[in-house]
Amino acid sequence: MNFCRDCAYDESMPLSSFVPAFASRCADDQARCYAFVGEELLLDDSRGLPRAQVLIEQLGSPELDYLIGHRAGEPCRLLFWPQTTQAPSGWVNHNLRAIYGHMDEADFWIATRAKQMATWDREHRFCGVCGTKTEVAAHEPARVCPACGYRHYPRVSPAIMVLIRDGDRLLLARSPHFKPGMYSALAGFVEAGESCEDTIHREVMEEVGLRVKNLQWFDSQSWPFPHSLMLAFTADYDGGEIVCQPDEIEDAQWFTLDRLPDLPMRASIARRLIEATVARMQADAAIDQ
Ligand SMILES: NC(=O)c1ccc[n+]([C@@H]2O[C@H](COP(=O)([O-])OP(=O)(O)OC[C@H]3O[C@@H](n4cnc5c(N)ncnc54)[C@H](O)[C@@H]3O)[C@@H](O)[C@H]2O)c1
Ligand SMILES: [Mg+2]
Ligand SMILES: [Zn+2]
Repeated sequence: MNFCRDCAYDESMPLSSFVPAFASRCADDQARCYAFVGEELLLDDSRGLPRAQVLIEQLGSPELDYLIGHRAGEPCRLLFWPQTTQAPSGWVNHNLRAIYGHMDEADFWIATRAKQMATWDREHRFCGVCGTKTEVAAHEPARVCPACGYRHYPRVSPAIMVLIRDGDRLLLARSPHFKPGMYSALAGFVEAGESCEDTIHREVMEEVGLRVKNLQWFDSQSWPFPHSLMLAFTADYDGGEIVCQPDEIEDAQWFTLDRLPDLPMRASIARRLIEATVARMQADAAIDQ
């Protein structure tokens, strides 16, 4: 069993080998175990995956025990205990954002799926239509209402992210929730009835008072805090003066490449978007010289 032990990425089982699946019971002790106590992921001392049976002997029956997919054919199992459960000995609780880069990267992203599945299960215990207690479907991630038949699937909230360029400068902003000194690209949830492009134009105007053009797709990323799907773009400045949205945007500035502020964590698509755009702008500047 290739359990990650030294936090190296297990190349024999790349993230691309993960296939999502669902079964309402797993109970396979040989499965790869993604175990949460409340919001925190349990790993062993070398930040490898725990053994399900040992955890269950220590913590008792889990509140959730689902098959959530297969990594290179190996079953992946979600185990969940509520926050009130005492921390088991021999394991370490990890905040998911903080553990990125310190555990096998494929296991990190599978753990983010597990976290979202746990959120879905715990937030759909009662039917949103008629209030009846729901039941888990056997072979698809749905909590089904026995009274009205409504099927509650895991919620995914699409959110745009946009990095605005203007010649040799980038617009970066900070929310009051960011750690001091850190700036990032603008982001915002897609509202009902909007296309991604509509959201970009609206969010940029709302958050910093600017207009943009030439929107270009960059990449996407699942972001389990709690269930965002990040859709990242670049855009060109098309007019307006910076006016920060009170309460949402603490500061926004144009930054030249030689004067970039602290950037978001490595796991975030915001960091990849900024670094890829900076690299492209530096390459363009080199050609122009
Ligand atoms: N992965 C990354 O690099 C990265 C970087 C920045 C933001 N994000 C994520 O993008 C998401 C959106 O960013 P934001 O906070 O700037 O959003 P935003 O600018 O739309 O403002 C957040 C507000 O949207 C409302 N809201 C909360 N959840 C919502 C939902 N599911 N649908 C619609 N509205 C909702 C709330 O009023 C909240 O105060 C957040 O989840 C954030 O964590 C990810
Ligand atoms: Mg925002
Ligand atoms: Zn119902």
